[in-house]
Amino acid sequence: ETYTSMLSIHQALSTERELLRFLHTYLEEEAKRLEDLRRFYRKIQALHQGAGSTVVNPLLAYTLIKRLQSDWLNVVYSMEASENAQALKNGYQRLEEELPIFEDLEGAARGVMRLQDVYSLSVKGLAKGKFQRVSNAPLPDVYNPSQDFSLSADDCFHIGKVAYDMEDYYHSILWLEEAVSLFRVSYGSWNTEDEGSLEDALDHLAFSYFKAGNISHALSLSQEFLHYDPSNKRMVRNVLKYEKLLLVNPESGEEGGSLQRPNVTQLETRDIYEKLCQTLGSQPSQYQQQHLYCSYETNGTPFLMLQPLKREIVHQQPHIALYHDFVSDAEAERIKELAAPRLQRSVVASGEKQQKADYRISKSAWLKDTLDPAIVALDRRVAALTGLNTQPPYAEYLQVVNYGLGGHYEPHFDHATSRKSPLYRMKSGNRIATLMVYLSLVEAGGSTAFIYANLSIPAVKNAALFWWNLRRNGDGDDDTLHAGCPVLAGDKWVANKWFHEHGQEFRRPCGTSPED
Ligand SMILES: O=C(O)CCC(=O)C(=O)O
Ligand SMILES: [Fe+2]
Repeated sequence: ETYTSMLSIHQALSTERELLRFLHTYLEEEAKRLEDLRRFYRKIQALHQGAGSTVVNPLLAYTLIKRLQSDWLNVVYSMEASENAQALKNGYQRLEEELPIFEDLEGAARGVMRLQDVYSLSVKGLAKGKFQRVSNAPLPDVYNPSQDFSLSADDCFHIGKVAYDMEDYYHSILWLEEAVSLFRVSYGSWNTEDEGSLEDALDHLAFSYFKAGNISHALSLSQEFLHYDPSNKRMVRNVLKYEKLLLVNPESGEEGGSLQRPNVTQLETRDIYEKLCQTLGSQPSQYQQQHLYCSYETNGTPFLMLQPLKREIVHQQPHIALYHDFVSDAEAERIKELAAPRLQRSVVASGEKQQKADYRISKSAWLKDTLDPAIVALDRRVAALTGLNTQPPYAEYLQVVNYGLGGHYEPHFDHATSRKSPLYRMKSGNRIATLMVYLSLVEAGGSTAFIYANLSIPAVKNAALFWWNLRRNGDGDDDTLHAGCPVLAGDKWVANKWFHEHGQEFRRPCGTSPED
């Protein structure tokens, strides 16, 4: 899977660089071949111009015969063109294993649509390479790429078609509209790399409008299609059908405009989740409140005397604290380096099983502390920070996560909400607390949103976020519902350390009050 982690996407970049090298060689060889053909052409043309209509010179006569018997045959049946093409194909085939598959393209297109939705971005803007908000008020762009880049008609067509194939006509209409208008501009000029055409885009867009109940749009697009391809019987039938429908119900024109976004998993919290993501983790106004403050902490352990923790309380009830500079740049790099070769598509608990899910798009790796001294050192600091037992089975191994294109983790609890959850397989109770370390700087998006606490924390590189998932009486704290917002731009890495209830009895004593 390419699209589920930025690391794989980086690897895809070097795959394409290799393809680019093959194409470069091909172009050079073909240029040489054509240059040689041009030389041959010019040579013969010069002879014909000099000779007039007779051949007096016996040498000319000889070479004419030789050319017609042999030279032209060699030119016309030259193998060079196909040899060059074959070399290009061989290069491609050697890389074929590494190339993304259709599911990757689908996942990538869905990632773009997710960014469009969560950050409320205009499709017109995206097609032009701009990250503009859909809004009446003039808002600054949520992200300014350093390099200008825009999408082609065919790029938009593919996104529209992914939506179309999922029967998601809300997105298919937006993206195919863009594809149609771009294809119209370039009509008549063909790009070798394109899969779609104006006709294809019109066809899919017309049908999307029909499914959305906007018959008059479906009709006019189908008529435009027939203008380009008048003999298409299916489209002729569609036009007749739409005309008939409009005759019966002339009103069925404008309903398509109010098409709703398709349902996502967490519809109840969607609005608040997206609002929190859209702040891009900017500091909320509550920071002026008295009970939110910064302090140096040693937790009474000599280990932290020389370098106290820099704690920022970002929320109370649930208690959420951000520890700045918890790891160094070098440590963060080392942890990512250790995780990189071990990354696999992240899973979520579903009933008694673990499985892939669209609502968590990332790859992750579990790192044992015996793997490397860096993990041992980190574990010691984690223990000093939390005062908790970090050893299995009282805590899980370190989970390192790398998000992908539009990678996210929709609102969820880290603790189990059902006795059947696979989290209980360690036989050490539920997940009592989470410590999450941000291992990278994220250009835009990717903040951590706490839905009910109504706050989102930006991915502050090298900082660690701590919160209790369970109340002192062992109940799950519903207020800890949280999410990793889609990564809008950049590469997001986090490391999770999850602590279980057992082994912490004297470190975090139980309580009976449901409030604690
Ligand atoms: O990436 C984030 O900001 C949140 C990740 C998270 O909640 C998780 O991995 O459980
Ligand atoms: Fe989580």
